[in-house]
Amino acid sequence: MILELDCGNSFIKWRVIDSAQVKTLAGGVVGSDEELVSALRSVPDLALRHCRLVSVRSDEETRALTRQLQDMFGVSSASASPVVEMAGVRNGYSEYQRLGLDRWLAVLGAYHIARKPCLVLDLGTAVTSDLVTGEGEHLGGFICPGMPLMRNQLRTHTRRIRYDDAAAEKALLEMVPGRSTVEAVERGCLLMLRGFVQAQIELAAEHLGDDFEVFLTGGDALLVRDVLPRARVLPDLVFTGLAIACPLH
Ligand SMILES: Nc1ncnc2c1ncn2[C@@H]1O[C@H](COP(=O)(O)OP(=O)(O)O)[C@@H](O)[C@H]1O
Ligand SMILES: CC(C)(COP(=O)(O)O)[C@@H](O)C(=O)NCCC(=O)O
Ligand SMILES: [K+]
Repeated sequence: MILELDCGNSFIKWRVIDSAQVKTLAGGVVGSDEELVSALRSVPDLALRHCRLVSVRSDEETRALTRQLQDMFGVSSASASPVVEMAGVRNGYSEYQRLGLDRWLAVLGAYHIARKPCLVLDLGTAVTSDLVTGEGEHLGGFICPGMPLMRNQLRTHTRRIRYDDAAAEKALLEMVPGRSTVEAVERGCLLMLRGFVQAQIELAAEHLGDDFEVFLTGGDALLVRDVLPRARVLPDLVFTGLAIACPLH
């Protein structure tokens, strides 16, 4: 069995796949290393042979996690690392090491699937957009705050915007003008997100021509799905790239 991890700024996405790399045996989303360990402990007949991961956390945090996995499950971890070029894709950053590794893997995964120009949108703590040409040239992209950051900025930098997560979820069931603070903020932030992704479609057409694929991933992907009917929603896109960046021999 192989353990795969995508360590984002807010959550760790994990899954266990069989050694032939065909079936997903278990998986989930957890908020901390401790939660990951207990989720793994509850997987029946767990027998990990390998672990591969991508992390946008500090090296220290990532090391603490891999050490724990070694101690608890006897498995060593391979981490995706930055490269200039891989699997027909060329990193577009002037300092390639600075490109977020989750972005890089999502781009690798998307280009591997599409083999044509791609726009890759990842909606997590931050929202990222990356463009790749049909020749595998990564053109760079854009970063803006995601839903969690936008709402928390408003909640922490104003005196009178206060509400809980349950109210937030309910507020997004409709998009008419808000008649309460929670409705006004949640719907306002969602409109910003939708506007951003729609602008990316226009930008991608300018840089890539009209025939490009749109890939949508990240925990908040579903929030913008209805304004991007042509997008392929692939929650495991980063894992697709991880398999390319960290092959098991
Ligand atoms: N099952 C889920 N568990 C946790 N967060 C989720 C889930 N589904 C949607 N979300 C939302 O996804 C966002 C986090 O996305 P994610 O891609 O995990 O971020 P990051 O990679 O930055 O940690 C949050 O706004 C959260 O509310
Ligand atoms: C942009 C990100 C913060 C996104 O992280 P996430 O929302 O997935 O947690 C991450 O990819 C990152 O730290 N990137 C480094 C900066 C860059 O890509 O330019
Ligand atoms: K992201």
